[in-house]
Amino acid sequence: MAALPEVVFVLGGPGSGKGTQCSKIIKEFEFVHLSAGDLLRDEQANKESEVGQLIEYHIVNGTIVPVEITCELLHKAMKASGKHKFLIDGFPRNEDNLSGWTKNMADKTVVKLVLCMDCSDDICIERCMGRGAAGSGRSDDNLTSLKKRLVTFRSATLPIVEHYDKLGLLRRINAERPAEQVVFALLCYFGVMIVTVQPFLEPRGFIRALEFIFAIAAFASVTNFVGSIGFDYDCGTGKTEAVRLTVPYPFHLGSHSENKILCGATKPTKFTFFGDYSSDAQFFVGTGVLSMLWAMITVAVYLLGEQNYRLDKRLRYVDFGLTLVLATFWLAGSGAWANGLSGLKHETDPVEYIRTPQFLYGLDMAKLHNPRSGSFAALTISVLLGFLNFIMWTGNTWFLYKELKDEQGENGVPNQSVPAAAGP
Ligand SMILES: Nc1ncnc2c1ncn2[C@@H]1O[C@H](COP(=O)(O)OP(=O)(O)O)[C@@H](O)[C@H]1O
Ligand SMILES: Nc1ccn([C@@H]2O[C@H](COP(=O)(O)OP(=O)(O)O)[C@@H](O)[C@H]2O)c(=O)n1
Repeated sequence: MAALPEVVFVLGGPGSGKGTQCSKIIKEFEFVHLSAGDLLRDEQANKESEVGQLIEYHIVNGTIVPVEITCELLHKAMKASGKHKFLIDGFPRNEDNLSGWTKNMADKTVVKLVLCMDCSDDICIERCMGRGAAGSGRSDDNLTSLKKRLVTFRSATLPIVEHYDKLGLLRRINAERPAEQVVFALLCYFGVMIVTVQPFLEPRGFIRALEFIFAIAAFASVTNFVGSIGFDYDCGTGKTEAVRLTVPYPFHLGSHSENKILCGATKPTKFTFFGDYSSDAQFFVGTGVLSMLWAMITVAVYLLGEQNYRLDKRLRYVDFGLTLVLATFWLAGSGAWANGLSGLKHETDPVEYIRTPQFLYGLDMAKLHNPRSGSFAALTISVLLGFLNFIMWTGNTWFLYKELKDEQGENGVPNQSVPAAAGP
């Protein structure tokens, strides 16, 4: 299922710095800033608007405009932006705003965070008066309107702030500090917010995390393997000496030999094997390493850029394509390695070794007794892990394919009917 658009609400008293801080946040993070107050003022300034007068009435009196109007303006602006992440300032401001949003937008958006800018009345008044004096042109930046706006904030908006606090979504910011300090605190909240664990609660991310672990387990069990076999070597004087031969990765047995000085001889005796299983083993290990790298990259993308991933179809096609290729590699690699391992076991079977005609190894095989085989269990497990990886990568290919199919509208903002704006 495609991700819903994300919303961060910014609340706070008049002049607490909501607009100032939002304009700073959008410089650092990919959010669209929508100010409910600005949208209402633009609508009010539109001579053709049927609700202009009603908006003006509420703004001057510091009361709250009916949610049908505000919600429609917000929804239009979200759709028009073509974006997926919104910083909505000055909304929801009362019970009516909250229930209107819940009714129309709650199931089509995700509220990620609610920021509340804490600021005393005195500072709010001082700032708004300063804003008015600097020529804001706002009909409500005067003492009479301000006092009403503060009353509205306390009586209508604070219960909404508490509502989000109970939901665990609220983050309070001391907005009385200089703007640079306030923005620093806010950016920390945003930094934490963009790391999302949500994809790991869904099959795609969950399986990818497992794939990362199992890919490492599969190739490490091969690369770290050093097998061994052993015999007793008959010195011919009634004494025997134990011989241990190693079978190391990458199992290019033909080029691996061991020289042992036996029974006090002056010259070493050369022990060697035949056969080459390195291509099977290395193909398997290469598949494991590639899978680990791809899983690592995608886990980072899911954690830090999930929204971009969901919105950028190319990324998802690349993920789907590479996952499919790696699933195929796991099948081929595990099959080849299973076959290689059975050859390797046969070739390094100490019983077979001492039965081999003498001319092949240049050794007097009659002197070798008591063959002892080492354990190849780790390599058997690696084959099983390989097939397990094949199952996981194939399963994930299916989930990625389903996600591509289940995709929703272009910009991620749902097409929905919004209540008609109320008349004046
Ligand atoms: N931290 C701050 N310190 C001092 N002045 C500020 C601070 N934040 C905002 N201001 C000023 O206060 C006024 C109101 O800020 P604004 O962001 O428009 O508030 P709001 O959107 O909450 O009404 C503006 O003139 C702005 O420059
Ligand atoms: N959700 C909203 C937001 C603002 N408004 C109105 O717009 C006015 C200005 O809001 P604003 O967010 O721009 O300004 P501040 O009061 O936060 O400084 C408010 O006093 C309300 O009258 C509303 O009715 N509903």
